Amino acid sequence: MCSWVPSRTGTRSPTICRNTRSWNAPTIPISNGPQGDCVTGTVVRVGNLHKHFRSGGETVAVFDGLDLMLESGASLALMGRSGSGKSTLLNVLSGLENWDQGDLQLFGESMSVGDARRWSDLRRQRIATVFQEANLMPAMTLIENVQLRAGLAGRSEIDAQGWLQRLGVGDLANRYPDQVSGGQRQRAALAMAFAMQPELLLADEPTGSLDSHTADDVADVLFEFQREQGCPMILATHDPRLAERCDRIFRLGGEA
Ligand SMILES: Nc1ncnc2c1ncn2[C@@H]1O[C@H](COP(=O)(O)OP(=O)(O)OP(=O)(O)O)[C@@H](O)[C@H]1O
Repeated sequence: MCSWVPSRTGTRSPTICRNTRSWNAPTIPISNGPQGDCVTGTVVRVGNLHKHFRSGGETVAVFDGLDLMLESGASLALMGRSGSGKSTLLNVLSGLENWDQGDLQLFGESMSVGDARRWSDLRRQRIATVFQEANLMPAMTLIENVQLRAGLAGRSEIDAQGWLQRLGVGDLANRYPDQVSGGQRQRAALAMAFAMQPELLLADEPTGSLDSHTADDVADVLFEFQREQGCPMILATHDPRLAERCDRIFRLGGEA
């Protein structure tokens, strides 16, 4: 049902500025976090995963024996038609969704369904999630959201304004989430994820609300971050250009 498909080689875009850049993305020095030292080998290992939903007397089987691995420092694009299970898989990997059967290991440790405390510690300190509905705190400005997220991960020293700047929303730092567009909220959510300096980044359509130029710029920042930080990441996307920049493409449901 699922297969590994290596991305085309030689398709990575250079990280130099292009004429189409809509802002000058500054370079933010990234401190050496613990992740550089301790995450080696396999970061995510999924074996024989089964997951189904029940709704209205119907059973929807989403995964029926899925196997997947992500190595330290690697990037993986999840592709597949709408409804093939990309968001469900990211939710399982971040502990927001239970699974029925199968093995899940994160950072070399077995995870279990319903271990809420452990999952919440992981999401606070080690796993950054950027989901389709950017989940910013509505009563806090963009910069306060970034500072909060970093602070919870023990990274209060980070340059929150710098991260917003790098994602092209630095001039909106003091606005509230409902005072910016969906794409700007999405970029603020990415700034929150980067500022946390995670050991694993899970992003659902991270450029889905953006026009193509801005999406390219955000993808540049995303892959610069991944390279500089060595942060493994899994991106669910319908955008083949974004997927081809990843080390591997994993297709769900047999077609993209
Ligand atoms: N809470 C739920 N209850 C019942 N079915 C669900 C639930 N959540 C998801 N599903 C079903 O599970 C399947 C996988 O959904 P999922 O959102 O993971 O797909 P996706 O690949 O992320 O889709 P898209 O590309 O449209 O975002 C779909 O058939 C969906 O309808």
